Amino acid sequence: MEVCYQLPVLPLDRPVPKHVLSRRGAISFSSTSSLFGGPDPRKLSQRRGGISYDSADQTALYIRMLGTYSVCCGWLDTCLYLQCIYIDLWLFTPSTESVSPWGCRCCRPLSFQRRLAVSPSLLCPSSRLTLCFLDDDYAGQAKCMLRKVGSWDFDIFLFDRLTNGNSLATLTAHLFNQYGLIELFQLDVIKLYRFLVLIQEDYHSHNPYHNAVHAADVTQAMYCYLQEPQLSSSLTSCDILLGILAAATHDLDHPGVNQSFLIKTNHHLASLYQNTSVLENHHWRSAVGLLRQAGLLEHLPVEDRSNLEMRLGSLILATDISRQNEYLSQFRSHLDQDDLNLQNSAHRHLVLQMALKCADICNPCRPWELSKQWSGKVTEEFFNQGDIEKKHGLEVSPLCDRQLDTVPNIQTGFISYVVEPLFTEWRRFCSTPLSHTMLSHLGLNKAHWREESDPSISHAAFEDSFSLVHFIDVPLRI
Ligand SMILES: Nc1ncnc2c1ncn2[C@@H]1O[C@@H]2COP(=O)(O)O[C@H]2[C@H]1O
Ligand SMILES: [Zn+2]
Repeated sequence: MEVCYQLPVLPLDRPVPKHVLSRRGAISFSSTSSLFGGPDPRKLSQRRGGISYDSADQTALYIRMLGTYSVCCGWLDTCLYLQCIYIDLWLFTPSTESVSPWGCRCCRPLSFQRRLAVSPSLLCPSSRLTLCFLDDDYAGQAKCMLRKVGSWDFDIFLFDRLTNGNSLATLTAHLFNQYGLIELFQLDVIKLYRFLVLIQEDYHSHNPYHNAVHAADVTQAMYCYLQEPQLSSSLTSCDILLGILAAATHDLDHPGVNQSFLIKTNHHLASLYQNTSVLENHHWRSAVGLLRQAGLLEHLPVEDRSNLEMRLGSLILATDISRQNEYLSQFRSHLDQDDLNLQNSAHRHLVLQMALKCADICNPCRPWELSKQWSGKVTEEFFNQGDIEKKHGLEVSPLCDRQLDTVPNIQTGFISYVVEPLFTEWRRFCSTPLSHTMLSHLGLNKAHWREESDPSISHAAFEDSFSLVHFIDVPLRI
């Protein structure tokens, strides 16, 4: 770990004074305006309850704008989002600049007498797009992390904190920049920015697992796979654009319950998609809806646009875990025959599908400290579903009963029946240091969970849960 990865983080090289910290629950400014270079603090503190400092650890990371404080025009979502960033900047950047990068009056807070101080990095030239999501002070920390965005031990939870909960938008913008996709596809940066904010907001932040941080984690993993020599030497920029877009959007608007829940509760999505890949179809259609809403690809010829949308769908649909065996058998048969040719676009597409599938369930292959956090989150979501099922007198879905199922047992089963078979094939295709690292973490994590598992719970029961009901429709070859 590098120094820059460690908390606590002070955005300024000066401590927040005790008397400021003591004014919790209000806008807490120093009584000396020189500290933040702001106007009369007594005026500002009239807006009590708007911003608060947390605890006495003297880190300003916790400062948040808790409500909306200006009116907005057609840029509604984007503007509200930006305001939160602006107020952080305003608090901590003793800058005298006062510019709205969008040239849009609605970005200015009405209640404050002073105009916003906006850092030049927010002025959004495409080359600095990533910084649009960060204020100058967090940028140092988050930027430092982004230098290692291709590391398998990238801590997405820390990155999410450093970006004020904007990990998905920040990371994706960074990858678009890194690959030069803005120039290659002549993308409008404001539309791109708006699209990234829209997708981030479309994830449900109250889902313990299926939220924007999971999407950011999958996007980071996807980037690691795209960087593997076999892929990086053969993928086209279109493949890369699709790979990143699919990873970022693959669980859009996930309701926090699984397909069987939607079917048994007669959810309209289940009938809309005829009980087939219900969630994945919805993620895909939501992604297309947001792409069109933001107008990100509207400058492309209709045929190219619709081709991109269809390929995006084919990637997202591949993440339906209940169809894992179909994809795995197809992939395995190519590996057995050694006939994958990455000059062939259909083969490249299959490899992208497999890469996305690996990225989606790679959390058990992360270092233990990260992996166990994901295990806790995914189980919490399963158990929440089980609680709702119990409450409504429905049969509790497999793995969703907090009275019967345990994290270690679920993990042991998931790793054995779902993750290992997939990553074993992936390593056959891509026998690189990364693949070995992932399988080595997987082995260690499985051993950890095995030690904690309850041996009285039959393994066969878990095999049933994973292979027959919850995930896999055909028994797996292990
Ligand atoms: N660590 C885990 N333990 C158990 N199930 C998991 C784990 N990680 C992912 N999953 C499941 O695998 C599924 C892959 O697709 P989803 O992201 O839609 O939903 C995911 C979860 O249902
Ligand atoms: Zn997912």
